[in-house]
Amino acid sequence: MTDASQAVGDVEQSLSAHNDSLHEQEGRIAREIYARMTGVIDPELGRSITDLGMVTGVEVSAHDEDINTFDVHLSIELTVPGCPLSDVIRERIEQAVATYPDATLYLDLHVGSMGEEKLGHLVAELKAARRENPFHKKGVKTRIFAIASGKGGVGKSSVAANLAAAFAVKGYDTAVIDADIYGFSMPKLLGADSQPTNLNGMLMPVETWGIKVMSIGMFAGSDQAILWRGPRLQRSLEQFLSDVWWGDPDVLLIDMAPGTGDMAISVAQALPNAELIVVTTPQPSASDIAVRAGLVALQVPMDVAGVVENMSYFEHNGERLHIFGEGGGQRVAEQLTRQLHDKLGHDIPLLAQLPLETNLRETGENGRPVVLDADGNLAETSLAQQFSDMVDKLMSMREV
Ligand SMILES: Nc1ncnc2c1ncn2[C@@H]1O[C@H](COP(=O)(O)OP(=O)(O)OP(=O)(O)O)[C@@H](O)[C@H]1O
Repeated sequence: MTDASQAVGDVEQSLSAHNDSLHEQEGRIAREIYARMTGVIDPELGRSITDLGMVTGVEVSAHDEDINTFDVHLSIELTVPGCPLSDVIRERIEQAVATYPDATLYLDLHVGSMGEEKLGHLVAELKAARRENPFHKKGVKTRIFAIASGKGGVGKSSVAANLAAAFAVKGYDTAVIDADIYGFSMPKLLGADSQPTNLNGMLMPVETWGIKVMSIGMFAGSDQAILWRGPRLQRSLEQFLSDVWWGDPDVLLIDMAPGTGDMAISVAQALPNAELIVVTTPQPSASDIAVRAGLVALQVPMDVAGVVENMSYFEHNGERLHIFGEGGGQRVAEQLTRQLHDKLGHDIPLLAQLPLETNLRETGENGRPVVLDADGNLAETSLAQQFSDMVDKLMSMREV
């Protein structure tokens, strides 16, 4: 091969590699834009536009590859032509595209309306869902707290279990959904060892310490587990909400899977009134990711009630030892306030700083939340008092 033909070959190869990577980039942006659309909620129906089948096409092509700009051709179908809230949807889409971090995107939005058949299916599905999920409507009296953490092991489930027990012992009708479907721990922490009763397809939650509890862990090993362990998180959560008879609780706590994305979107879709409680430990590695877990509220319509710092200190001979460092909870609260204040209209408070206590782990492992004494009353400990205060803070928030 001559030098010249070698050079041409090299150029061709590098051009084709370049085209490939450009093509990949376009594909990746298209997928990421679609993922962002899952966070765009139809204001009337309270569900994501992807879930409603409104997004019918996303195509991305390079606008000017040298300056990292792309055209995004997005097609959506509204339920009703010229629907009065279409401007809101349009704005939400524009916002989701405009805040894309890795490139400048020019949006070309095509707005159409659904054909009769598709609309018919959607309406039938919505009617069924509305009948079944009692928490979906705006204005339901139940306060819904979704307990989140960026990473595992920070004590999210322990906080959820003790908070639930504190609510219940203070007289609130309390329900808990263990939505951490792959790492369920609520049945153990709350000592809920029986199986839910099945009444003609409607499941009755297990009651323990005055709390109604439902967890995939209650089905482990049974045939139902396979049914419930559906491939999609969203579907599992919907089942917890719609196939279980919850009555009309004052408070519903959701122990979410650790992480920063999908779970919160599913919760926001299924429970538009949910408020996030972010659990962190004091060290930066946990608090940084906890901030990200809280910032999901920028993407989905979800309030953030506050931050709980767990494992803040260990009390030894009257002295507080900061084993995992200091300041993580405060940092998360401040950063979330900075970024969410305008959207949510309030500061994000640090709700509590909870100590490391061997007791918390030990009683938890034996199925009793540590805030309760053996008779099921509020324990006379400062930790129980902290949870009780947290309940008061949370319940006073909506009155303001
Ligand atoms: N304040 C605390 N003092 C002592 N032990 C604690 C405390 N908080 C949690 N633990 C213990 O730490 C371990 C992890 O807690 P937990 O399961 O509640 O965390 P998690 O964030 O829900 O984890 P995952 O998401 O992985 O389920 C448990 O053994 C629990 O008993």
